Amino acid sequence: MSDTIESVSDDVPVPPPPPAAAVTVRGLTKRYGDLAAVDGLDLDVPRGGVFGLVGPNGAGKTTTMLATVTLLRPDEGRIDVLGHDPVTDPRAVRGVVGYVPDTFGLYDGLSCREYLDFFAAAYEVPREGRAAQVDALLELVELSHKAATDVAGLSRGMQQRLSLARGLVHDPQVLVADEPASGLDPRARVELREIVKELAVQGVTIVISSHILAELDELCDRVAIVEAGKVLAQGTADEIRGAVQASSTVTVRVLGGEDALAVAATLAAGTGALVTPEEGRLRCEVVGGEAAAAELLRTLVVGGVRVTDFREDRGGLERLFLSVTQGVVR
Ligand SMILES: Nc1ncnc2c1ncn2[C@@H]1O[C@H](COP(=O)(O)OP(=O)(O)OP(=O)(O)O)[C@@H](O)[C@H]1O
Repeated sequence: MSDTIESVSDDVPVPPPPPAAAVTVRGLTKRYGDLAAVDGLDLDVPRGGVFGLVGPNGAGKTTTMLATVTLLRPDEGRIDVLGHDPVTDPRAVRGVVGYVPDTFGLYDGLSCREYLDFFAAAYEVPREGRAAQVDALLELVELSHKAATDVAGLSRGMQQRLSLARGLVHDPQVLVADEPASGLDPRARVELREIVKELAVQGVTIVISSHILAELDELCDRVAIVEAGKVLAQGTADEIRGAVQASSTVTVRVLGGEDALAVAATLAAGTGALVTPEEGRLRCEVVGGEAAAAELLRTLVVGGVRVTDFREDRGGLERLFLSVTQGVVR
């Protein structure tokens, strides 16, 4: 029998395709008195990969996450999590979403294993599979050796990892983690990052927030920059950079000594770049993303300059963040 799609009989119900987006947020608004903590916020989190919510303190990241995971009712707007609405069908959303809050919340007298077992039971993980699930999670977050240790006796980094495991007890397809790296030392941060990457490889969609941009820079496939309850920009870092026309710095080295460098400087300035000659090289500030850098290189080569090194430093998320946000304090 052929297994092509045409062979499927009209009588056989075809399941609907899975939603392309993991989380879609439209016009989300949440007010506290006169303050709009979230103010008409839109988000598009595709399935798979790591999505970063980046913004300063008070930007509205936690409020957005709480509404997404059904723990806060929005005043306006709509959220869709894998086809489910957190307001009208919170149970369905909780079944597909795991949440890692920004505070741990101690449960004195429980060991790590008991702690995870408790949450697994709360999420109705069947009793027979629970022990294996808890062991697998302890292994994932590298806490197997602490399985019998009281959770109150864990270091902060270990608590954060246990918290991550708690968010995963029911094998969610989406994990929402609110500043999971806050307060961690550099080594613990790297360990956390490795776990998040591993989860992404396993197909979990991860939404992670931080105001420490360096934390998200190499981890996230896409980011949304949030300020004063609004999304200022979202997409891949490159897309945002292109949209805001952030400048980048290109360093150019050429063959032919100072004379050739002078020719290169003139040609580069002709493309609109801001050129600073340095010892044996040129620093060129270009505006217009990759296209502008490519145009600079083309102009140099067509102009007869023998380019030996052409290096673009686009800056990390930090620079991007500063170029997009206004520094609004509320
Ligand atoms: N329950 C509440 N009552 C009153 N105001 C609130 C409440 N929750 C949040 N806010 C306010 O809403 C705004 C957004 O807060 P939110 O916690 O969502 O920001 P955030 O981006 O997560 O900040 P942080 O990085 O500091 O955690 C802040 O000005 C905050 O003070």
